[in-house]
Amino acid sequence: LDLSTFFLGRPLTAPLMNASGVWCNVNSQLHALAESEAGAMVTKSCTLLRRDGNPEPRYHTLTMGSINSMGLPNEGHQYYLDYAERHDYENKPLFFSVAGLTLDDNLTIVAQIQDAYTPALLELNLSCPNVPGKAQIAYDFDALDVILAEISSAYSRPFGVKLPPYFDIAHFDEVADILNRYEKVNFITCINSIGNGLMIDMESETVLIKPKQGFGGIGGEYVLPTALANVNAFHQRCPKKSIIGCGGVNTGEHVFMHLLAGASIVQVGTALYEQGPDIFVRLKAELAQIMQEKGYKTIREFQGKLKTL
Ligand SMILES: O=C(O)c1[nH]c(=O)[nH]c(=O)c1Cl
Repeated sequence: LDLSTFFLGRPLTAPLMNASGVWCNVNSQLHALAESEAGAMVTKSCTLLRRDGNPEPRYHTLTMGSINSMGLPNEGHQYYLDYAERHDYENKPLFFSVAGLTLDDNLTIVAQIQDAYTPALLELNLSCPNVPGKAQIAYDFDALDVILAEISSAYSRPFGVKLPPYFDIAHFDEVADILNRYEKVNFITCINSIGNGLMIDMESETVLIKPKQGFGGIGGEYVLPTALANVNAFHQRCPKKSIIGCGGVNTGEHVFMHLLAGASIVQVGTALYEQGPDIFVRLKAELAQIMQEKGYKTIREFQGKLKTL
């Protein structure tokens, strides 16, 4: 059973990786991912300088997922550049997530990635919902257009964007039109957490996380239908770009659904946070079992082939 897909011309040992932000903040976690059965991996979204992030508690497990308002805690971009220099690219591809607080910060970080000649692939995070006072770039279509124009002229290699979920067909159309104007954007990661959810503790009658009066991004099984819709919407609208699926994955069936909807690689966030990197062993086995039952020998036979009625 060939579980591999090709990404940017290179075979992956499995169409699975972590979602940025999960199990990828520090070297010990990055090393664990490098040693895991994941076929690729991505670093925590970085800012120019190190950040503590929001006050704790800032992550809470929910019955069907998670809520988080981490606030972009990270070791600063140089730390991840140092990791990227040491990473074994023959073992698996490395994606480098960037979420600069300003356009200038993004340009500075991207210029340093360029100068480092690292084989890492840039995933530009346009969708962090948890920096107080900062609206998501990806929900401001003019700002989205500007940052893609700026990064495209500052960065000479292909790169990708991490998008938040959209909930309106007209928004899928409008964002895809913008993305299709940038041929250097050759992958799209859908979705980031569903921003600014709220969950309540019945006994104490309080919210679950401290930042933002308890408001935080929702991940986990709650978001699977929204994630599949965004994967399929951009798969249909951006035929020249690869889609990385993210959102609601906890079983081989969820992985299969993301691939069928059009994803080339499937990211795991909340379930990885809860279960650790061994989850990739289980997901690979469950996907292989499903492919066996359905008589598929390779992922290519069903990838992106979701049928309509
Ligand atoms: O609060 C965070 O650090 C965070 N949390 C998310 O759920 N998505 C993001 O992109 C980021 Cl950057």
